[in-house]
Amino acid sequence: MTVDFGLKKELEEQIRVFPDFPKQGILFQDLTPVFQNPETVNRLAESFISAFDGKFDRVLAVEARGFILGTAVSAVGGRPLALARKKGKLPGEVHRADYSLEYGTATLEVQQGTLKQGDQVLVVDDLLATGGTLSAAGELVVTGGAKVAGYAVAATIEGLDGAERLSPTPVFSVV
Ligand SMILES: O=P(O)(O)OC[C@H]1O[C@H](OP(=O)(O)OP(=O)(O)O)[C@H](O)[C@@H]1O
Ligand SMILES: Nc1ncnc2[nH]cnc12
Repeated sequence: MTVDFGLKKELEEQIRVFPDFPKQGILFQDLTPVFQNPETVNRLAESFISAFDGKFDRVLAVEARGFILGTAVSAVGGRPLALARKKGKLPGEVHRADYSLEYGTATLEVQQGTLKQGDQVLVVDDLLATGGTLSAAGELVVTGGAKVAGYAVAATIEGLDGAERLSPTPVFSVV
């Protein structure tokens, strides 16, 4: 899984850092400038697809910021999109996982029947911090009877051991 250093530099130039948001002590990485740049989003999608080339047949995007890159990966890569949504947003029967993230707690849900046995699922989000969110999303993939092919994010916050938490499943991060 090789990182495109041009893309890495592009992201580093675009991500804005806000101290003490949404809570005291959190250094918030704001990717909204990245999302305003269609070429960067397209290159990110292509880099995720090539990192997991031939290894996934479905995308699971995590609400909310993960929907943006997940949709791009699904559309560019021609793989169906499944949604992991925050509690209470999806109708019908759902699989549910509670988790903690860097600045709180939350619950993710996936509609039952969305993922099938034998599916190789690439879980996509914008950012990896503690890994609580992606770990819960991965749990929902397994509960749904499918397999996690890998996790793909634009950026990882160093020092929070998110990738270690998701190990041995591969994690691809550009920054
Ligand atoms: O690795 P972790 O410590 O779990 O943190 C990473 C998660 O935190 C953010 O989502 P947030 O829950 O703030 O939701 P949003 O996308 O709806 O803004 C981010 O988009 C990741 O999903
Ligand atoms: N520091 C951070 N910046 C942006 N999103 C986050 N999600 C969890 N931690 C975060």
